[in-house]
Amino acid sequence: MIEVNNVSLQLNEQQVLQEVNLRAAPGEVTVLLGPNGSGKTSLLLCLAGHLHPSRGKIRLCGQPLASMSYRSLAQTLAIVPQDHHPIFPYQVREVILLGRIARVGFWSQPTVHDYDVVEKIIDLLGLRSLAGKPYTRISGGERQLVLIGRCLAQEPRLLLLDEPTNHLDFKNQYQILRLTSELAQEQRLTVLLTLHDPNLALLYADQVVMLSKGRVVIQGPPLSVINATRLAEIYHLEVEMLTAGDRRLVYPKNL
Ligand SMILES: Nc1ncnc2c1ncn2[C@@H]1O[C@H](COP(=O)(O)OP(=O)(O)OP(=O)(O)O)[C@@H](O)[C@H]1O
Repeated sequence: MIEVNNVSLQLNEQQVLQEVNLRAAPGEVTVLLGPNGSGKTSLLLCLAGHLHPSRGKIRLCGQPLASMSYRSLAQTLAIVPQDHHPIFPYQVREVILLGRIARVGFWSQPTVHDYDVVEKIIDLLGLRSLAGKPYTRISGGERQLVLIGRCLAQEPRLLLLDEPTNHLDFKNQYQILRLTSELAQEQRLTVLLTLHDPNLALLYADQVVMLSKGRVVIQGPPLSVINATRLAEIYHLEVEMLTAGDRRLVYPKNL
């Protein structure tokens, strides 16, 4: 469970987040949606302890974030950042193994169990053919999958992903969101991720939090948050809702 109460954040005199409240529950995918610069990444970075709110409280799995040790935070929460620039040519398998540091400690040797966990993740994410390749020589989308693998190796209870569909091809966008949704359900993970495409949120979110100018406009089930009126207000774009089978989709009018 992620609980954010009245969180405000100021960076270089800019008010980036203002009195943000939200809940993300175990077993669910909660999607942060909002225009560029609305504060999505900043909010994830506050949750990961990389940025410090000027006001408000954050609780992770019932514990105040401010009271958590670095190790306890690493065992609770994992984050896939928006961009990652690799420096060392570690093999894909080794990058995933790095996630085990949260469990075995920095100076300890990984055990057979740790290697097993890594091999299972490689299969889960379909990375078998890349496992021995240098991380510096794979595509942006493949790197995204490897970073998700590294996070899973931490065996966290909370998983944060900043624009996980970035760099992913048409099929992999759906695959990665389906996978996160399955992980949320099967492992009772609390998943909080940012997206730009309301259609992906309509397909995969259990809850949507709409941010605008650093404030939460509304939080709720996708269809109660995403509608033509609200998207017009927030994005200044005329849109229409379509029904396709049992799904609702949105597309821009007057293209
Ligand atoms: N270090 C900083 N100092 C001052 N302002 C910052 C800093 N980092 C981010 N901001 C500002 O905070 C606001 C929110 O940025 P943030 O990256 O959280 O938005 P976002 O919703 O994730 O955007 P995007 O969808 O473009 O990734 C923006 O106006 C940005 O310019």
